[in-house]
Amino acid sequence: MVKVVVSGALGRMGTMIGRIVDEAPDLELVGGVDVREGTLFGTEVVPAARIDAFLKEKKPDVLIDFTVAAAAVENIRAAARNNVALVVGTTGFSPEQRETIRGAVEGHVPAVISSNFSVGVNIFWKLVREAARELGDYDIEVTEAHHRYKKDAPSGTAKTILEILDQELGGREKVYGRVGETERKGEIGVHAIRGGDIVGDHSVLFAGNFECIEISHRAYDRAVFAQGAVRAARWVSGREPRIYTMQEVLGL
Ligand SMILES: NC(=O)c1ccc[n+]([C@@H]2O[C@H](COP(=O)([O-])OP(=O)(O)OC[C@H]3O[C@@H](n4cnc5c(N)ncnc54)[C@H](O)[C@@H]3O)[C@@H](O)[C@H]2O)c1
Ligand SMILES: O=C(O)C1=N[C@H](C(=O)O)CCC1
Repeated sequence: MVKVVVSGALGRMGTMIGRIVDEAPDLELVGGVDVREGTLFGTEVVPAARIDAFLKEKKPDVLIDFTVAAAAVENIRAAARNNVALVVGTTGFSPEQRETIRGAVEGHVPAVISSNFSVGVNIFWKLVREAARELGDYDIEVTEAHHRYKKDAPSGTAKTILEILDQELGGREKVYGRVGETERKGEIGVHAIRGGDIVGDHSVLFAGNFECIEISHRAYDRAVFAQGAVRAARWVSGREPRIYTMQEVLGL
């Protein structure tokens, strides 16, 4: 049995992950952490301030974190202090927060950290890399759309797309939205849309003369992220103490 604690337990993702873990015969849901009060499928949800004591008491194998960036950094540090493996889906980290996470995790605990746990997006990233290799002289525009409650922009998935494009094409200038007189040069345009209950859309447009290629992914249900995170939780326990990608989990 892999024992799991979920932080962000009462959120959109935390609740869905809690249900999947609760229903899995090979996993044991031992509780949750949140700043709000509640329970998670009959297990205790403790305030974030008590995370250290809770991890010591419950001794989970894995902490799955879907919270907000500042909170996730603290939860990751707590998990590392208590020798608990990690699955982190939270997005919106600053470069400094990423460094803090790296320092807390590397050499201490195994952690799968991904801006997107869906299988489809992990394949989509591979397709974007392949297209960038072949179409580097085309104009490139990255567009993402999410629900009205999303806190960070651009999305973590879009930032990962930009990292892939940087790796393949060098660090091109990014232009976040365009307004006024804007002559197009070699930049990459980045556009974020927020509205309604959009689960998560991403597309990369490669535009040339007389033709365009657009690579897109659309999530219809958060279950694709939640199932991927639980798959990573099963995989991560007992690995070497370093940061892993979801592509490593999937063997891509
Ligand atoms: N990687 C992926 O596949 C993926 C998929 C979906 C969402 N996300 C990311 O996951 C995060 C959460 O998304 P959501 O839609 O579930 O948000 P949400 O707002 O519904 O849930 C976040 C939860 O975290 C709680 N929280 C806040 N501070 C906390 C703390 N210190 N400790 C514990 N819990 C705390 C909130 O009370 C809330 O219940 C976001 O960063 C989002 O971008 C990633
Ligand atoms: O709903 C969200 O928030 C999502 N966040 C991730 C991101 O920022 O890329 C993944 C898609 C859903």
